[in-house]
Amino acid sequence: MAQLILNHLTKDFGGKGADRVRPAVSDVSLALRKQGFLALLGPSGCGKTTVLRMIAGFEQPTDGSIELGERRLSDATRVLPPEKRNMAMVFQSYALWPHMTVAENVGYPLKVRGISGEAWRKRVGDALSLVKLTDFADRRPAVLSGGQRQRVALARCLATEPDVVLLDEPLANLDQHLRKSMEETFRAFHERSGATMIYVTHDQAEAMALATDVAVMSEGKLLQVAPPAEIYARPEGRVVGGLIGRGAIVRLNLPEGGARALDWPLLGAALGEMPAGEEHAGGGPLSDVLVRPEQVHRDSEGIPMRVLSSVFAGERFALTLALPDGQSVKAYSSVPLCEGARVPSS
Ligand SMILES: Nc1ncnc2c1ncn2[C@@H]1O[C@H](COP(=O)(O)OP(=O)(O)OP(=O)(O)O)[C@@H](O)[C@H]1O
Repeated sequence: MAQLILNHLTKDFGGKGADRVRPAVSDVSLALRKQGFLALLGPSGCGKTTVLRMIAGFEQPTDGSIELGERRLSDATRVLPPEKRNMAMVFQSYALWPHMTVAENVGYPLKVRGISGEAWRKRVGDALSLVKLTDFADRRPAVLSGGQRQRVALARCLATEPDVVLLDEPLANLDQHLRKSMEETFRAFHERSGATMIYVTHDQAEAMALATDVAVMSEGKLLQVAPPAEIYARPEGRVVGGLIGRGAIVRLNLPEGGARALDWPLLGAALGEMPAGEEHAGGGPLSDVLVRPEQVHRDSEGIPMRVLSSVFAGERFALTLALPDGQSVKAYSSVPLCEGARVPSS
């Protein structure tokens, strides 16, 4: 299986005068893991879909190139058309043909490639079996649920045995329960197909659960690419730290050049030296510190905080707590706390 490489990829839609905007995608370089599952994460408008559309061949880069193994797929001077790339794209709108049955939808791309008869039946049957829709082969899309339609779209993609599968927010139209069960289908699909998958999503929990690698974009730029556990443990910068997990970023006065992971004496001193309303003592630049809710523990020796909110979140309560200087952090509690209460209680 060939490796997909994005090389200084840039897309500038241009525009003149007041309509002039920054490039939608700026100098993105990325060597995808062979047969990996890359989640492309980032705020709305950061350029995720434009990257996907360039990989698929629907948009031409303004600069840079896309390679699949030894083959150059696109650059500023040429574009290999989408149908010659052996890639498949799954959209949130499913894009099924209403007049065809489920089996005909799944088998249509095979028919276009001249595959018919027993070979056609076997590939369509295998694909439907993987997404657990064998019994729905003769129905039309109109009588299926949203999740079933999305599984038909996946089966159609699987049947073509693509090298690369591009998924643009494929679960966006499904409810929470269905999203969870579809994650299993995606995992099985990935294992079975052996394809390299690129998955655009707003949902960081979904990205972390499915991907072998997570890429975070902001304002057209690629900020960080790393496996889920790595990006969770060591996010680079405010944007990635704010997007991954449910942590809060506080600004603290820390000695320069220290370790990235802070131990309690250092953190406690930095938090404790910022009483309400006072300027911080050192006068130097403040550091951004990401505090994860699971790292906040109640201790009588700790920093006094005030409960801003305590919200029931199913298996526990999600707290927002104010530090002495007014900045806030998130924490969890097994019991509800009263708004305005002081913790630890004196
Ligand atoms: N065909 C186009 N012509 C002009 N500008 C475009 C075009 N397509 C996208 N853009 C602009 O490029 C930027 C990136 O858009 P893109 O759709 O790639 O973002 P996104 O991260 O996928 O957003 P979302 O998560 O909301 O779908 C946006 O500012 C968008 O307005």
